Amino acid sequence: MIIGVPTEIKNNENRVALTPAGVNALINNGHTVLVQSEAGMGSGFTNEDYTSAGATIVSLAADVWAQSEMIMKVKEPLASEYDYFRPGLILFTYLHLAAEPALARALTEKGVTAIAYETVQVGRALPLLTPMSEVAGRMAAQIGAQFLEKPKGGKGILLAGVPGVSRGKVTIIGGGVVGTNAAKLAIGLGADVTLVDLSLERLRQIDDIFGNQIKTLVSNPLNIADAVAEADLLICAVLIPGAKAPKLVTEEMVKSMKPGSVIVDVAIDQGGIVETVDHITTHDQPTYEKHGVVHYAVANMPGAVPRTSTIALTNATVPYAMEIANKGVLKAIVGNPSLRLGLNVANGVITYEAVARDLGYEYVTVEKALEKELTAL
Ligand SMILES: NC(=O)C1=CN([C@@H]2O[C@H](COP(=O)(O)OP(=O)(O)OC[C@H]3O[C@@H](n4cnc5c(N)ncnc54)[C@H](O)[C@@H]3O)[C@@H](O)[C@H]2O)C=CC1
Ligand SMILES: CC(=O)C(=O)O
Repeated sequence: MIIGVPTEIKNNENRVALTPAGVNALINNGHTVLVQSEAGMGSGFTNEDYTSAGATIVSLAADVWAQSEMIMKVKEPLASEYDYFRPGLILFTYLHLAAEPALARALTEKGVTAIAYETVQVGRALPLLTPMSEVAGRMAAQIGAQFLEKPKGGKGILLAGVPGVSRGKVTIIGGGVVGTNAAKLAIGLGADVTLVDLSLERLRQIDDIFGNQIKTLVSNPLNIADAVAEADLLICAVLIPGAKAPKLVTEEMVKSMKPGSVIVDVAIDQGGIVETVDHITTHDQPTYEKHGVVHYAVANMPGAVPRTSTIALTNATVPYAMEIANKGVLKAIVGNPSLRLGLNVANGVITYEAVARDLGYEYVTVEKALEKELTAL
């Protein structure tokens, strides 16, 4: 298979979809890999690193897209990339379609076969989301700590406090991968941490991991209101796989926070869980202020630590890319239920139920969407 890796074009997105080691693994299995010139630079990989691994360097994004059977990316394609879509093209990347209606329309209209990293699922785990959630969770605590500093717009507190001065309060809503990693860092920074989750089973695990270094609360509107009101730093990390994020933090709750408090809505890539987070921010302009509270809503947080993130992401994606390339996309999807759950768009229809529901499309099962091709297999 011919696999293409274009340069990422989202604001300050310095990750790349394959490392030279990933390229080399695919080449050794008989595939061809086209890498756009300098696509790896932001992650510290030169064109020479890629050519040594066996890749072909291609100057223009348009040529990478046109000459490849499968495009591997990190972030969802932006509007300027929609013209590259064509029937039968395989797209393997983060998509977050529930929050990207225009992209969903372009993919369906152009007949792209789109597999979303974030909905590939093994049991209850999301193996291609996990590494970036680990990064974003750890970043959320350190970013929140920075924006609490006065020159950055915050109330001017040190999360750790000092002897004689109380520690800062961090509330984390959602105790999955992002939430747990945010808790690790926040506890490490010396904060007073409360974690809210809907799942009692998850709260028990959190309690086992952190013991009395953390307070756990079950998720309901009253507990959320109390935990938000007392937070210096609120980290939002809820996910219902594939679906638009539920608005759990109301505008009234935000108004109850003290001026200079900070919200980091990590779940912004699925639309965010805070009512006052009304737009995605960028690494260039990461925050805005509303009701005196600093709002941070960057949808590609790991893009700011691209070396770590690219290696962590490709450690997880390459085995799946290899399966698609070796078997062809149909056989790979049929043979691997985890990968099948990653399929969001095929033959002009939406094949992931939560995405279809949230965008108002008819949900079509993978079997039905690919009926003709599967019969011919
Ligand atoms: N902004 C960025 O750059 C990045 C954003 N993310 C996003 O962060 C979000 C969280 O991801 P993960 O931690 O990997 O998901 P996860 O599936 O590991 O954890 C989600 C948690 O939310 C909990 N939850 C569900 N409904 C809830 C409710 N009503 N109240 C409280 N908790 C509830 C679940 O029980 C689960 O523990 C996702 O939207 C993900 O896409 C991930 C990486 C980077
Ligand atoms: C998960 C995601 O959207 C990111 O890492 O940018």
